[in-house]
Amino acid sequence: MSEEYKIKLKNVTKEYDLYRTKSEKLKSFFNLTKHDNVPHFWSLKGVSLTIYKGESVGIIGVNGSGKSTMSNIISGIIPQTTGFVDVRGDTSIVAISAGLKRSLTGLENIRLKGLMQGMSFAEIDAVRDDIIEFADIGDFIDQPVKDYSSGMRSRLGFAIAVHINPDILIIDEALSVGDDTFYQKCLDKIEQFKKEGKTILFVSHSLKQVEMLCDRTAWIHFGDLRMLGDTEEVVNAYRQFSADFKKKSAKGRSDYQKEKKQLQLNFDINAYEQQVAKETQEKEGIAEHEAKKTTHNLFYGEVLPSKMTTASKWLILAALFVMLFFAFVTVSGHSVTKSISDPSVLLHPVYPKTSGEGQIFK
Ligand SMILES: Nc1ncnc2c1ncn2[C@@H]1O[C@H](COP(=O)(O)OP(=O)(O)OP(=O)(O)O)[C@@H](O)[C@H]1O
Repeated sequence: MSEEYKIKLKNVTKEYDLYRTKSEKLKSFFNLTKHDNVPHFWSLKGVSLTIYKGESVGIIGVNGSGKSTMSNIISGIIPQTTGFVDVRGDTSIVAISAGLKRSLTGLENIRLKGLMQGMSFAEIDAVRDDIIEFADIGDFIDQPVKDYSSGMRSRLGFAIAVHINPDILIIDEALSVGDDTFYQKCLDKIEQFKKEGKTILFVSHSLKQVEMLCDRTAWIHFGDLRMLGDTEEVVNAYRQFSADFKKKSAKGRSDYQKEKKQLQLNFDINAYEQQVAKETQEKEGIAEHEAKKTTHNLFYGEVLPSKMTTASKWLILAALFVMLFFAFVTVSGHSVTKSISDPSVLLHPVYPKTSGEGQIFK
């Protein structure tokens, strides 16, 4: 196995603001409401891992633990809130929920995905028939994807993803849909990918599939990376956890989940940053201020601000004002020059008014 890494995550977090109303969301976007008024949920609480070229790595964990959040960050579908993400190569994700545009036909989706992957029309045409054959959806290829069954969608999604030649293939629960023949075809394709030295990320609840396909496995647990190592070791530990969890009473299970979710709600990003800075200082033997600076860069260096800056807020307000002004000018019937020199004319339109019965008053 090569030591060249394909994916590196360092202290990656993902925060979701749990807005209660649409207006709360809008206000927050314009920074008009205090961020602290909205509950936050930390789907990832600082995940670090490195995945090397040619590895196939399983991602396991209970429902809602953050597996899809992580695979979506790696594939670039969503941004991280803080932390360092480096993905070297083209990724292609197959997920039940992601990828295909429902209003487009199967063929149009093939073209769209190919173009998004940077392929030329000739390259797309060269793999088009293979995709259609692999997906085995016959004449449906010219129908809009919204008319497909979930199995057909999943087959087409998988077929496209494996034929557009990605360096990194991310499969998120996509093998759970489909019949045995298709499942076997997918396994063969994944094996072929492995032989070609491609990197595979395999998110699954099927521990058997993970054992069969993955060299290493990451166990994500309520937003944390609980374990990363040889598949056998990690899967066994996870099986033990599941067995112990099942032995708990219904109340015991519910209390455990509530406690873990509460930790995700209470997660303090500033305290986490301080903790990482302290660890960096101790590990690298550097001055405190230097460790703080390095950590701050690591956390926020490549993250785009999620809220608007003051300058962009003013810019949007100015644009709105200009649009409103021109709307008034158009409705009033006055010239732009006259409206600028004497804006009060906007209150006296030159157009004839009509009464409710459609009668025109001069
Ligand atoms: N857009 C969102 N807004 C708010 N919370 C979200 C959002 N997307 C995901 N979450 C929450 O983040 C947590 C992790 O979700 P994620 O889908 O990553 O989990 P998962 O491990 O893939 O789960 P599953 O095995 O059920 O697919 C969940 O608690 C989920 O409710």
